Amino acid sequence: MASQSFIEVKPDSHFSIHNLPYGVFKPQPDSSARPGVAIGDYVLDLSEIAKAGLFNGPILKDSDCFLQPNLNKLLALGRPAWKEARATLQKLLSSTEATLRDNANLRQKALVPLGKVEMILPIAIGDYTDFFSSMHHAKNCGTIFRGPQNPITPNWFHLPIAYHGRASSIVISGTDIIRPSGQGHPSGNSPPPFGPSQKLDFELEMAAVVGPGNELGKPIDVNQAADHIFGLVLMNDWSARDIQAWEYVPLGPFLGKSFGTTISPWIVTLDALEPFACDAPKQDPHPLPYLAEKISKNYDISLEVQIKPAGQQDSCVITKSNFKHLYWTLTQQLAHHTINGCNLRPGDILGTGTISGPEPESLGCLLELTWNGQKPLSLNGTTRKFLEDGDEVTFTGFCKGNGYNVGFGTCSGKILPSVL
Ligand SMILES: O=C(O)/C=C/C(=O)CC(=O)CC(=O)O
Ligand SMILES: [Ca+2]
Ligand SMILES: [Mg+2]
Repeated sequence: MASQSFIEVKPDSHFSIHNLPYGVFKPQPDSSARPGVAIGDYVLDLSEIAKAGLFNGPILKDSDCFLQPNLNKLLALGRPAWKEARATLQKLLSSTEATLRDNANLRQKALVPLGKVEMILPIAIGDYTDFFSSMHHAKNCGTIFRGPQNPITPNWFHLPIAYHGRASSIVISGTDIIRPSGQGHPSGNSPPPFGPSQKLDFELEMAAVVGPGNELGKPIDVNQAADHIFGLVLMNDWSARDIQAWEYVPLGPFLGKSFGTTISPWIVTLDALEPFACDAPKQDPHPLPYLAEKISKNYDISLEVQIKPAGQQDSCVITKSNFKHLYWTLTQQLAHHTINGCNLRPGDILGTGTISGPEPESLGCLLELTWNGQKPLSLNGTTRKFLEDGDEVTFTGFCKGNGYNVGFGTCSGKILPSVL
């Protein structure tokens, strides 16, 4: 495999030739959207590469999947096509390959500085499901809401719990989030209070982007589930804890979470993440046969959350976690989702749930970090129980290779005041 690109990639860049994450961008505000991969400080415009006839492998040579305004068509083609595209692009960008390196005209058309482009949602998302797969997160939430006796409900160890999220309000990193209003828990015999959420939170998550998916009525085997996952993005499942706490019994989260969910623009493929695969935690009790997989895999992805309050220059790191802490794997989540025959479609996304680690410094939301507002966090000379207007929350995630990174860039959003 090519180990170096003719394009300069700085040592701290997330976008080495080992990564090549997929996004969709507009080179100019009035241009059409097209797919690209990030390399160093550039985006390689895949529509130009396709038009130049350089996707010349057997699967992709006559495909128009790179001439689309989203990646859904590529997702539907499945892993053999994804592997072919990766091999083509790694070769094309390598320092020893002349085709693009020595073609000034094509380089001019196909390589666009990252700082100049507008990134847009890379997929048309039909459905969005959010799991609850970190045991540390489940235990902390349960302790906060139900006490320390039996914080984790008995079903949690037998199945990856989830709720159906709202696809229409998924936005790309950089989109402002308006503070939602809603009902809160009443005290005594009073009617429920109504107003702007007083407990606005982030949730540090990642999400799997679904590839080919399955026909209605035909479950996906857990050992084949990885072939249905194109890659991962960072995801912030913004959550209004006061709205959620009142509404979620007995059917689960609704308006406390559906006002906005932010994803990062770059999808890092499972192929790029493979060198960072690690064993998932041992599961006790053993899962039922349909969830028992031959290889139970996580990925070593370092995650970090920063908050920048309004008017301040600097962000403050408030937590550091890692994807490897998840108890239920991506493949178990996907297999469980389809075991009743439910069909997944290309471009669906499956959130992991908040990724909290075991240490107090590795908790994935303010609900846990401040213990439901009881222990304010200090940041840059001020404090936070929950998010305030003007706060900008930024996630980063990356895998550290030997002399290179495979990273996700950032996933950020700023809180605007309520409109009510
Ligand atoms: O355990 C509970 O009753 C509540 C759990 C949560 O509130 C966690 C949550 O918001 C689910 C999620 O990760 O989206
Ligand atoms: Ca969530
Ligand atoms: Mg959400």
